[in-house]
Amino acid sequence: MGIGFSALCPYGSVCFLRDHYCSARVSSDCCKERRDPHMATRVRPSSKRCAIIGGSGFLGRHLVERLVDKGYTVNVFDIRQAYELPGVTFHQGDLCDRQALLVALKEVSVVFHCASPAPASDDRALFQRVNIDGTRTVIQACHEAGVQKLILTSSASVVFEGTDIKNGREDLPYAKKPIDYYTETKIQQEKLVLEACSKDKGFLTVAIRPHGIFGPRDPQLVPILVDTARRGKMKFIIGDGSNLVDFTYVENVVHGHILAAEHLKADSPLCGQAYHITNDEPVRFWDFMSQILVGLGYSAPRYHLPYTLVYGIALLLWLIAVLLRPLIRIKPTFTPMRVALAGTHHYYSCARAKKDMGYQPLVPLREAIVRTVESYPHLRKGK
Ligand SMILES: NC(=O)C1=CN([C@@H]2O[C@H](COP(=O)(O)OP(=O)(O)OC[C@H]3O[C@@H](n4cnc5c(N)ncnc54)[C@H](O)[C@@H]3O)[C@@H](O)[C@H]2O)C=CC1
Ligand SMILES: CC(C)CCC[C@@H](C)[C@H]1CC[C@H]2C3=C(CC[C@]12C)[C@@]1(C)CCC(=O)C[C@@H]1CC3
Repeated sequence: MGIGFSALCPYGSVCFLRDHYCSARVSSDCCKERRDPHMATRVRPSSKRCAIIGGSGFLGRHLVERLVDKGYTVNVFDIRQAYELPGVTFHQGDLCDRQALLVALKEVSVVFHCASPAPASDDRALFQRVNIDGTRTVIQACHEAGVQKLILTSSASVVFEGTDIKNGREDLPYAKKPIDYYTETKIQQEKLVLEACSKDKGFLTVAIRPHGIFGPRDPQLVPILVDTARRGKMKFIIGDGSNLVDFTYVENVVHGHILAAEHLKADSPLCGQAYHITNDEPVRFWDFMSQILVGLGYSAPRYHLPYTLVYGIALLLWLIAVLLRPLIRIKPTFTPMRVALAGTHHYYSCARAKKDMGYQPLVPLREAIVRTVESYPHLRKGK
């Protein structure tokens, strides 16, 4: 299938950025480029730019690399510049700053918004400012800059309240009691973006809800796991160890985002909707952790502890940390959120993404784990 082109466009192989122009007017610049017989097969539609807000981050950078591979010119907007890449222009700034954003969104038709404070932060004001106020600013800047499509990286956690979710679909209600500030503000953020979808204004939005992203350069999952193991705290399995969870390889998440951008059109079911993107292979949480740990030379956890006991302790430690905050900053490893994630079922159906955008995971879980383990030689035991 040509990516993102309607059947009218005969050159529909690469560009998704101005798809409806192409379908209507084959003489558009993007199609002219494609008709030139002297052009290389991998066309760089230089006048077509997309922007990735949060493009210096783990997911953002993988997304940028894939888009560049596909021949796109990419603007990255982030509070930090983490790397350099040909074909990528960096704009350093805070997404709450509309003027700074406008510069990065100039002549851009598709925006991917995958910036967020780290979920482990307990800074409520920061989450409110970036995820809620900042996302309002992103939407406003998109309108002003004439952006046509906004793809938000939301999270499957927006429906998670700390109790089992088995094969959860997108129609589950948002969590009434979100488990932390991160989740609370991701819910508000998703609502803002989906409500902004307007066919009349020519501004289309969609939200991708990945779950448990992992892969090379992830700053969270593997590094936190290894750090916990190195401190001798990864000996215990929370609960009976049978809880199934989604862990999603980063390349599959990127694939879901790009498919969403391609399929988001005024007449498509994607407009204003949320989509789970997973590996579609729920795995026992503790088997997954053990495979990563053993792959890196550490022992797998063996002893079982009752879930309610560990959750209670985590809650107590969190309370103590909050009370002592004016005097000392403590960051417990086993936060209530992590314990809930480690001891319950939370896996999601991606049937809607399969149906509406032809999503299928590209990298199976087993292969994804091997690639991930190989990408962290510096975290191997003894290094
Ligand atoms: N890592 C995971 O397992 C999951 C992540 N997500 C979502 O995916 C998105 C990307 O997450 P990751 O790549 O893991 O995080 P990350 O922390 O690696 O990347 C986030 C990026 O956003 C940037 N950023 C933060 N505040 C900013 C601001 N005010 N202005 C401009 N840039 C700012 C950071 O500098 C960073 O480069 C986030 O929206 C997150 O909520 C959703 C589900 C699971
Ligand atoms: C100390 C151990 C009990 C757990 C170590 C691994 C954890 C750091 C990760 C296991 C599940 C992960 C996860 C997220 C972050 C890292 C884990 C807690 C998210 C909270 C990241 C942001 C989201 O949107 C949802 C993720 C769910 C799974």
